[in-house]
Amino acid sequence: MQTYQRLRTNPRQALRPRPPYGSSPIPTYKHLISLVQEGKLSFKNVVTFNMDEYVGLPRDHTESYHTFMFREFFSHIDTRLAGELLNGNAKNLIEECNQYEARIKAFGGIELFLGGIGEDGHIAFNEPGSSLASRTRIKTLAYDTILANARFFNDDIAAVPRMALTVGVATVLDSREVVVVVTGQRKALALSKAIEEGVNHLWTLSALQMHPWALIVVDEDATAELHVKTVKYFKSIERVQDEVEAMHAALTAQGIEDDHVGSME
Ligand SMILES: N[C@@H]1[C@@H](O)[C@H](O)[C@@H](COP(=O)(O)O)O[C@@H]1O
Repeated sequence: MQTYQRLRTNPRQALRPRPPYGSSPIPTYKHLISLVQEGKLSFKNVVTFNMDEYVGLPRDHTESYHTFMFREFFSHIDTRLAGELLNGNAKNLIEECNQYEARIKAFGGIELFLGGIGEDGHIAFNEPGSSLASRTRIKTLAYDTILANARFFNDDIAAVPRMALTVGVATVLDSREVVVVVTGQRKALALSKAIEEGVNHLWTLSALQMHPWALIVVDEDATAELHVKTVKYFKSIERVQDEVEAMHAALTAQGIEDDHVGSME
């Protein structure tokens, strides 16, 4: 697992109320959208699978993941293939989850999962205590998650869905690459539990320690609970990596093949 620092450029952003459903990747979506608009990137041959969806929330509800994805991403890119989203209103929710796993398999598996985490360290909606071997399934939300999300339902706790469909921890681990964005002090404890302690089902992000190609992107605030030596260690790795890349670029510019550098990751 690698961890990188990304300093927040606009501190006021953190003060704005954020939707409860994965707003962490929004800056990444914006960047991808501008690349599409500049003609440098295309999603014509890309199939996307969302990680989770509330159970029982109408698909066109302002807080559903369907609405969010269309508003923030799908409506701005040149997607030709429909994005796959879990249907939290399916008659048979278990069947819906099983079919989702089957559809992922039919497409040859997930290439890249991009997501955020909850304050309790959950990845997708794999709340504390989720099995690390879990697959797409129905999940009861932790009360803390329900409370945290109430502000998006007019502070009406009763209106917040109690359950969600979510890909499992093992579904995430099966992905060829995983990128998780962790920002803000609210997520600092979860980050420290996930990277400074062992793999633990109480902080499901920690399962990424088992993944061969996982990247956690963090801002300065999210490092608040880390040991100084942990932060220094990861910053030093970044520095060394930059040096290696500069060396590689210099050799390539001289027309020298550099298999050794090229093969290290
Ligand atoms: N189920 C979602 C997660 O997939 C998401 O990672 C998390 C963080 O959301 P945000 O990035 O808006 O803080 O919110 C919800 O709990």
